[in-house]
Amino acid sequence: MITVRGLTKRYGDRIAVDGLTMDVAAGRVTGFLGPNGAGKSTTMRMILGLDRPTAGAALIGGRAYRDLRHPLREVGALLDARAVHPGRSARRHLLAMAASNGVPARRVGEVLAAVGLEAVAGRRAGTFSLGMSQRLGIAGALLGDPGVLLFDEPVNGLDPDGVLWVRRLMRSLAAEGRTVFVSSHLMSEMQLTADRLVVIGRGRLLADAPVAEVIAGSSRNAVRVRGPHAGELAARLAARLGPEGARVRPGDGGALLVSGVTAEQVGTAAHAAGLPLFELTSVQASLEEAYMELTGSSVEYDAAGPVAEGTGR
Ligand SMILES: Nc1ncnc2c1ncn2[C@@H]1O[C@H](COP(=O)(O)OP(=O)(O)OP(=O)(O)O)[C@@H](O)[C@H]1O
Repeated sequence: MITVRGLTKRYGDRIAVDGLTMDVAAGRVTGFLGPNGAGKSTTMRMILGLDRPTAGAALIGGRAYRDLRHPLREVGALLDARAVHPGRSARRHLLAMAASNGVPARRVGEVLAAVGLEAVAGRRAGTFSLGMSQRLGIAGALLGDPGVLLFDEPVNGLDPDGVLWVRRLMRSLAAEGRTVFVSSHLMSEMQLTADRLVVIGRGRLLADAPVAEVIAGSSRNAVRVRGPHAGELAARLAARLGPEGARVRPGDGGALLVSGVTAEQVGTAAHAAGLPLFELTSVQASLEEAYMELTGSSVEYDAAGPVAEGTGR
């Protein structure tokens, strides 16, 4: 369990994390989302005692990182996969980590096997591809068999096989009762991997809820309805369902997308108006759509639009 209370980090006059409060529970995968510069890495660094909070606290199992007796055996982390001595072999790197943390050397072989790096364990880490480095970083996180795991963008650079492997690994670690806290920019992947999401923007909490609840909050959830008299249907639906309850917008193929209501309400309204329907379908928003809405005003590094060809920019 990770407990964060009023966690704040300032860099000069810049506020990177702004009064963040959340609980990251054991036994599930919690996805940590937010635009570039939102404060995800800074939050993780503070949880891991690598950055000192300006205010507030981050606790692992009720204690600050610096008070953990055997940190690596209580919390494992992958923050920066490239932060490995390039001249050291993968095995030597892990042996050094194990030795300095009171972890038995036999664990090195176990974690190398678990991440699929046994065959290249003698190679210098500096020659590793990004995907191999990510696996080595994950091996390091697993080394002390900890109950709490933090992964900062673990699928970055992995091929589809690797992405699937990470997803299964995260799910199995959570199923074993561990706390798994993972940041990512890949919404489709998070939708498949996470049970719960914490979304931040400009250092502030925007959402902390189960994945399904975050998606349910999107205005992109809609009922797709199609009939021979689309214009009249739209007017009748708006009138009957009320301007507050329903929002009607055009969909493709002459259909209408009605949000804020159920398919049952739309069907009943169409029936009451005597209008035939050819289609009535519930359309669920994607996590990406829900996320875009949530973070819309929190995006710091927003492009103005596509760069036109031939403008020399
Ligand atoms: N050491 C530092 N000194 C000054 N500012 C910093 C430092 N570390 C982070 N920041 C700033 O704090 C803010 C949060 O950065 P952070 O790296 O935590 O965001 P993030 O959500 O992890 O972003 P990304 O998705 O791009 O990795 C950014 O504005 C960043 O520029």
